[in-house]
Amino acid sequence: MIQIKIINKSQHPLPNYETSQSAGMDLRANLTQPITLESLDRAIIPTGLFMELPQGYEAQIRPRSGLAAKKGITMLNSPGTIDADYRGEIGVIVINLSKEPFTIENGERIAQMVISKFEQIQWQPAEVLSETERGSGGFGSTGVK
Ligand SMILES: O=c1ccn([C@H]2C[C@H](O)[C@@H](COP(=O)(O)OP(=O)(O)OP(=O)(O)O)O2)c(=O)[nH]1
Repeated sequence: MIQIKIINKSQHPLPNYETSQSAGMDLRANLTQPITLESLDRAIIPTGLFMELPQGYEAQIRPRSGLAAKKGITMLNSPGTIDADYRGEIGVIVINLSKEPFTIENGERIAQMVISKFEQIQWQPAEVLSETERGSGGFGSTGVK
């Protein structure tokens, strides 16, 4: 169980998994009034959510594909990272990449949040790295079609 505090402008439900196999929970805009983004405008949209993630967990804030494909609305810093020690309000940095203005209403589902485990690593400085089949190949080295 993860501690969550919600400050609602209206009665939004807690984020939940829409289907039994969903990886992400949708996040809703928590607004006193709608926000209109002109083409290429961006804004930090408040969610009203404050969380206490356990140590070793992070939350990733990702765009919703429907909003991106149909409306050109995405996130500027995707995926946004919520650290386990963050106690502030979760914000979603939204940008309008369409040519038309887009209005975000209170309660609208604007992004999704995936909670996952991660590991912190320690560096071992080295002069030589191990050889692999890929080596230094990248950026299309195996072909692009
Ligand atoms: O999309 C996001 C990204 C971040 N955060 C919050 C939670 C996160 O733990 C904190 C810091 O995020 P990040 O490390 O990406 O910010 P920074 O630009 O490196 O700033 P800081 O110096 O505060 O770490 O801001 C959000 O609410 N939404």
